[in-house]
This record gives sequence, C-alpha cells and structure tokens, in this order.
Amino acid sequence: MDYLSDERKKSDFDVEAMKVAWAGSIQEFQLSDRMAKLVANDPVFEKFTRPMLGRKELLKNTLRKSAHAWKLIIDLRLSEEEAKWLRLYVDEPAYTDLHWGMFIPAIEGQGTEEQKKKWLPLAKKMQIIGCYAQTELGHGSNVQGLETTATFDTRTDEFIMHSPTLTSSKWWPGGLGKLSTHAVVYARLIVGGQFHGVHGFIVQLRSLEDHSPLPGITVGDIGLKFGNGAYNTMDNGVLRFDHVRIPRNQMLMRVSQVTKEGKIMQSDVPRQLIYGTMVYVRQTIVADASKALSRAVCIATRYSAVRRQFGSRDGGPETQVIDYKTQQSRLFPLLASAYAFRFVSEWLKSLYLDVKQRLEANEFSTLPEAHACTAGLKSLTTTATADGIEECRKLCGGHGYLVSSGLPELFAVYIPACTYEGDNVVLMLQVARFLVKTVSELGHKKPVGTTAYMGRVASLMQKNSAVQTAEGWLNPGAVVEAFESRAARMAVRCAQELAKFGNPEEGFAELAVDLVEVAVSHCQLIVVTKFFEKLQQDIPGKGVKESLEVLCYVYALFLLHKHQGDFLATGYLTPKQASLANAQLRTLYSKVRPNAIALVDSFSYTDHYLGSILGRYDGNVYPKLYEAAWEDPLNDSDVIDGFHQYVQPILKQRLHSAKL
Ligand SMILES: CCCCCCCCCCCCCCCCCCCCCC(=O)SCCNC(=O)CCNC(=O)[C@H](O)C(C)(C)COP(=O)(O)OP(=O)(O)OC[C@H]1O[C@@H](n2cnc3c(N)ncnc32)[C@H](O)[C@@H]1OP(=O)(O)O
Ligand SMILES: Cc1cc2nc3c(=O)[nH]c(=O)nc-3n(C[C@H](O)[C@H](O)[C@H](O)COP(=O)(O)OP(=O)(O)OC[C@H]3O[C@@H](n4cnc5c(N)ncnc54)[C@H](O)[C@@H]3O)c2cc1C
Repeated sequence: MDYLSDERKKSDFDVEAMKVAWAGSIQEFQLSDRMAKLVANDPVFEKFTRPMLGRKELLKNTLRKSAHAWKLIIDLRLSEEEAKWLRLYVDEPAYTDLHWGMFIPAIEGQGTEEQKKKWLPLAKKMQIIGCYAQTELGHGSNVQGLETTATFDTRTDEFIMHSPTLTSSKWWPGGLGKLSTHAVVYARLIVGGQFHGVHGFIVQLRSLEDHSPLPGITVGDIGLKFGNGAYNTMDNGVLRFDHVRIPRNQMLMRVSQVTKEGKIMQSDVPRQLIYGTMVYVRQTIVADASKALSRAVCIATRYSAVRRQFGSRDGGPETQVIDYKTQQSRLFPLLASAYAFRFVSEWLKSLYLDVKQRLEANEFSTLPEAHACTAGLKSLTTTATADGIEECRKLCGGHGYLVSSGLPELFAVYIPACTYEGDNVVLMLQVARFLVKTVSELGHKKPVGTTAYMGRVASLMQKNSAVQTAEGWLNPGAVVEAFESRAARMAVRCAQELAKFGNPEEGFAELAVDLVEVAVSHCQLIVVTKFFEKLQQDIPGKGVKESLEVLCYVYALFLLHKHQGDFLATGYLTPKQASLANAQLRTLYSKVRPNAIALVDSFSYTDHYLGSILGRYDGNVYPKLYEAAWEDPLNDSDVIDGFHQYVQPILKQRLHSAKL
C-alpha cells in the first residue's frame, strides 16, 4: 500500500522528466538508475546492521563489500562512470575512495609522462593500493608547514624520507591505517641542505607479498571516529618514516625536477599545481553535497507528510506536519538548496574539466578562478549540507534521533566534509584573498568569469533595488542584481578598510571575519546565478521548468531573508523591500507544498540508498518502526543479560528495606 499516493497525485509536473533534469541527462539517469538497482538487490550490500558492528567486524565487512564491488566492476565490465555510481549507492566510505579519488588523481596531475606510464596501470588494476598522505599530527591546513622531510642523497640517487618530530607523523589519511601498499606523501624537499618547498613522493609502505610494513615504516590506524558505523569503515592512519630510502624518480616531477646531480629544475608549471588534486576533489565534494542534502531532505519531506500532530476537527485526521508554515520554512529552503547545489556542481564540473584540459596543454591562466570557485563552493555547500542534515533530523522530531531514521549515520559520515579537503573557514579566506586581489586590480584588469560583475562595480554601488511589490521579486534580473550589489558593496567596503592598514597581512588578519562574510556573499551569488542560468536551458517535461523556477526563487529569497542584514546595511534594499521578499517567500512555500513529495521522488533514491524507515517510498512508517524495534539485539530475550547479576540484587535490597 502506498500511504503517500494522495500526495503523489497532488503534483503538477512530470516526475520522470524531473528525474532526468536532476540527473543531468537521460543517459546519466539510466546509468545511475541501473547502478542503484544493482546495489539495492544485492544482499552483500546490506547496511542496516552496520551501526551495531564492532570496529574489526565493521572494517572486515567493508573489505568484503569493496571486494564484491570490484568483482562486479570487472565481471560486468563497468565503465568508470558506472563504477562511481556503484560506489555512491554502496554508501560506505572505504579505502578504495582515496585510492581512486586522490592517489590516482595526484599521479595524473603531478606526475611526468614516464611516471604516469609506470604507476597508473598498476593503480588502475588495483595491483597496488594508494592513499594521499598530506596531513600531519601538527599541520593540516598549513601545507607549507609540513615537517616530513625528503632529503636528496646524490651518492645513491635516492630521497631519504624521514619524520623528524612527533608532530611530523602523518595523521588522518584515509586508507593508510591498514590497507594501502603505497602513498603519495607530501614532504619538504631538501637538496644540498636547502629547503625547496613541499612536494609529493610515491612511497611504498607495505610488502606486496605479505602486507607487512617495510623497514623504517611505522603505520597504523588512528582510532575510532564520531558515530557508530559512519566513517569508522575507513582506516584513517598514522605513518612515520625512519630514514626510508626511495629512488629519485619517485618524486612527482611535473612541477619541479631534481636531477641526478642534485640540481633543481623548475618547469613552466606553477607551484600551485602541487595543490591540484585538492581542486579536483573539492569539485567532487560539491556534487556530493547535493546528494547528501537531497537524501536528508527526501527523508524529512516524506516523513513530514506522514506525520500528523494537532488540529483534528470533528474527529477528523490531525494536521500533516508538512502543512505547518514553520515546518515549510525550515524544510523547503533545504529542498531548494539540494537542487541549487546539484546545478552549481554541474557547472563546477564543466569549469573543472575546462581547466584540466588547459592544464594538460600547459595553460594556467584560469587556475586561480578554479581554485577560488572549488574552495568557496566546497565550503559553502558542505556547511549548508551538514547543518541541513541536522535540521532534517529535528524536522523528524523524536523519531529522527533513531538510527533507523537514517539521519544520525548520514550526519556522522557527512560532517567531516566541513573539515577535510580544507577547513571551511580557511577555504573562505582563500576566496577572500582572491576577491581582494580582484578589487585591487580593477583599475587595470578586467575581471572575468565569476567576478565579471565586479567590472560593473560603480553602477552596482549606486543603483538601489527597484522592486515595489512582492511579485516584483519574481524577476531574475532583480534577484541577481541584489546579490551582485551586496557582494560587490561588501567586497569594496572591506577593501577600503584593508587599505587603512599599513601592512596588508595585518589588515587581512584583523578583518578576517568580515572577509569570510564577503567570500560567502560572493559564493551565494554564484549559486543563485548558476541556478538562473540553468533555467535558461531547454528543460523538457510538463511543469518541470516551472517547478524548478519556484525552487530557484525559494533558494534566493530564503538567502535574502536570512542575510537581510547585509542587504540592508549595504543600502541596496529598504526594509520594505526586504519584507516584500519575505512575503513572496511565503507564497512560494505554498507553491512548493503540493509538489513536495514529487520533488523528492525525483531524486529517484531507492529505499536501500536512503536507509531510512521514516523516508520509505511507501510511507509505511509506523508498522516498520515497530517491527524494527523488535529486531534490536536487546530484544532477543525478555530478561536482559546482566539483570540477575547487577539489577536484581538492588531490587531485592529495596524489597528488604521496604519490609523494614
Ligand atoms: C571498489 C572499487 C570502487 C571503484 C570506484 C571508483 C570510483 C571511486 C571514486 C571515489 C570518489 C571519492 C572522492 C574522494 C573522497 C574524498 C574523501 C575525503 C578525503 C579527505 C582528504 C583530505 O582531506 S586531503 C588533505 C586536504 N588538505 C587541505 O585541503 C589543506 C588545506 N590547505 C591548503 O590548501 C593550503 O595550505 C592553503 C590554505 C591554500 C594555503 O596555501 P599556501 O600556504 O601556499 O598559501 P597562500 O594562501 O599564500 O597561497 C599561495 C598561492 O597559491 C594559490 N593556491 C592555494 N591553493 C591553491 C590550489 N588548490 N590551486 C591553485 N592555487 C592555489 C593561492 O591562491 C595563492 O595564489 P596567489 O599567490 O596568486 O595569491
Ligand atoms: C574524516 C577525515 C578524513 C581525512 N582524510 C585525509 C586524507 O585522506 N589525507 C590527508 O592528507 N588528510 C586527511 N584529512 C585531514 C584534513 O584534510 C585536515 O584535518 C584538514 O585539512 C584541516 O586541517 P587541520 O586538521 O590542521 O585543522 P586546523 O587548521 O588545525 O583547524 C583548527 C581550527 O583552526 C582554524 N584555523 C586554522 N588556520 C586558520 C587561519 N589561517 N585563519 C583562521 N582560522 C584558522 C580552523 O578554522 C579550525 O577552526 C582528513 C580529515 C578528516 C576529519
């Protein structure tokens, strides 16, 4: 029985067409759908018992799933794209993520042709397993502060990898603790007693025969992390080197080369390319944000339609909690954000692919913008998603706190995204640096790409919003101009404040909080703009574009309402115009309401992937919650183990004292 069928009938758009719009194309939809079903129907990928497993069992279970996934990839001859979808739906962090997601891309981006020829075939056949060993116990954000050394020995033509201090121990790399045979290790290059910056080195860690650590290498797992199950399926590791020797040709040498004689040769490639793998991964993290947020939103939306509290009239049904305006004002902006992040990630991927192509042709001019966009959008979307998952838990009331709601584990797995691949504040400060530089160059350099609006800064500083009515806000030009003006005005104001400091670095440190706000306003502008640009495209299907338009305005006007202090303080809006935007937002929530279930159905998530009783497609929540309770190991017996030993004596004592 479908308890949500009435809800599904209310929608006024073609859900199948929306599924395609969400996926990006019919091919992508079919591919994703095939992999989702493959995983959902395979008992090896069962995941409901995961939070109850001890660490060793948990990790072994992950290894079993990874081996099975790899077998499927080989047996079914899955393409790389299919393998990525398979990985998504298996829904379990594993050492293979870092192998495919960072080790291989690091060699691809920073290796010479010769190095790629040697290492990539081994890695792609998984004859070696690699990880990305950058962060240390003492330094993560400050990459230039890493302490591991790679000292060149001209006599033997080798580098000596060494961990000189406790704080130089590598700490955190996923896959390092128990599984990797190799790592790309980031270390200070020392040649002739001189420091030549941080570089990547391919280092073998474990024997390919018996998997034991090689001489001079100490390696292990760093211990349990937040939440049951969750990210504990990953063996984040610690690693120390005691004068470990590696051949010279294992330094990744696309950026700088060390010759046999100990000469450093710089290629034309900028040193920032050493950070290139992070640009790639940050871009994938933005895409993952839309997946994680849409998943949480799907659970909370379906459950909000099932759940009823208060408002019964004449013995009729109570009100569905989704009909409360407060519930809508918390839920629908998250629904809109999931779509907004989906479309901005689509755009970011195309930006990244363009930059990648240029880098391969040694054209580096667009790298700074790619860095700013990937860093900023990674920071913006992961912060919003982590907060959004927690909000979805609250939207589900008490039952959201049950592991069977799927939300606690999703939250626990997701939140480190705010930290890994660059702490979100540190990344926003990178965006701020880029913006301040753009403003300072306005006189002689035309801003392009996502900062092109800065070229119109003079008019953006003068013009104020012309919106007169709530309907006036349903105008892309009016909305985008509001976001552009806010971002430009905040950036210019900050640049003026910075100019008052004799030492720019001192000013940057002092004004860091304002600078982060400038960066956030710029990144929000990007997301809003890319959503409107998406709507310019041909989006087939009855009512699909119209529904997306509603979501786009919800996203933008929700942000405008949330940050109205910025819009008012910069003088672009009057309080009256801000309140008109809020009135329009309320109207938009009413437009979303009948389509809410269909909009989350359009993510096309299987019940397996959602992993949530509250978010079940059929809405059959209560019987299934009730059944699941009895499956808990605590309910195996009526009298719990330990009762007779520890509780009964207390009860007896009470009876005894009662007699007294
Ligand atoms: C079974 C089979 C299955 C098969 C399936 C097959 C498919 C499977 C697929 C699986 C998929 C799974 C996906 C992976 C999952 C991921 C999981 C997460 C893992 C997490 C990994 C990590 O967690 S890994 C460590 C990340 N750790 C950071 O993230 C450090 C942040 N810290 C910095 O990033 C720098 O330290 C920081 C702050 C910039 C200062 O850098 P700094 O000290 O050099 O100082 P400055 O700020 O002065 O920067 C100097 C100039 O460089 C410019 N610049 C800076 N960065 C730049 C950059 N990236 N690109 C270009 N330019 C850059 C800047 O704009 C300046 O430019 P200018 O000079 O022109 O102004
Ligand atoms: C689950 C997980 C997986 C990971 N996987 C890997 C991996 O595979 N490989 C790898 O190499 N690393 C990995 N990491 C490490 C990760 O990349 C770092 O933890 C991350 O880059 C943050 O660095 P940090 O820990 O040094 O934080 P810190 O920089 O110490 O941050 C602490 C606080 O200081 C603030 N702060 C720091 N610098 C500044 C500044 N300049 N201005 C203002 N505030 C500042 C931050 O905002 C934060 O609030 C992983 C981490 C986690 C949690």
